[in-house]
Amino acid sequence: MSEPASAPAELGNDHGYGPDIDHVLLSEEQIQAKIAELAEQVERDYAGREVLLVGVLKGAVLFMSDFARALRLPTQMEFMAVSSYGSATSSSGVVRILKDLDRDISDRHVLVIEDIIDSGLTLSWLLKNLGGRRPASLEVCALLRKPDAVKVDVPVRYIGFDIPNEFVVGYGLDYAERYRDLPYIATLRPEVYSS
Ligand SMILES: O=P(O)(O)OC[C@H]1O[C@H](OP(=O)(O)OP(=O)(O)O)[C@H](O)[C@@H]1O
Ligand code: HPA
Ligand SMILES: [Mg+2]
Repeated sequence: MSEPASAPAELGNDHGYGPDIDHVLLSEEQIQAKIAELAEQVERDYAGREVLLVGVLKGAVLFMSDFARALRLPTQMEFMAVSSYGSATSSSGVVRILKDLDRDISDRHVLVIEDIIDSGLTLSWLLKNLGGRRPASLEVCALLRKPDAVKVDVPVRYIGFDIPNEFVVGYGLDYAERYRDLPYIATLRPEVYSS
């Protein structure tokens, strides 16, 4: 029997979820260091242009706010809410718009901010949808990608980490709406899914 896992103290605030956590895949420090790297790349590529960050709710909300603060560029923010997972651990493949953008994005330099590319179905659908609104440019910055889970190829300019094909939570990612508030990315103990 393995010991019940609780996040090591150096990983910071576990928000009381410690007993549910199996292992931490990416620490808060690793995530924040990667965000600084991504921000530098984006600053170089978009120098002199105003970027419109489009955050995909709800998963991207923590990444979006840390990334926007790290960028030394004038940015504007819009949000779109879509859902394809509900309370399941695999995509239904049916993407629904729960909240659309508030503004026209034609002639804007749009950078879509996503937490994760899993099957790729959400982003593939979203890029078609946003591309039809005639932005000046349209690129994606995603914190995580699961190369072994991708079902449709999505062109992604900026990627934080490629991760194994395991269901992960934290830093915006949920299981049945819980764990989004963790500052790191972790896997859950199997009992959590069966209870
Ligand atoms: O590549 P895919 O297989 O399509 O999965 C990725 C998408 O799924 C999750 O969103 P979800 O639909 O769970 O909504 P949420 O962001 O509100 O959790 C995640 O935030 C991505 O948007
Ligand atoms: O691994 C995941 N965790 C949480 N939400 C997700 N949505 C797609 N993949 C995932
Ligand atoms: Mg989700």
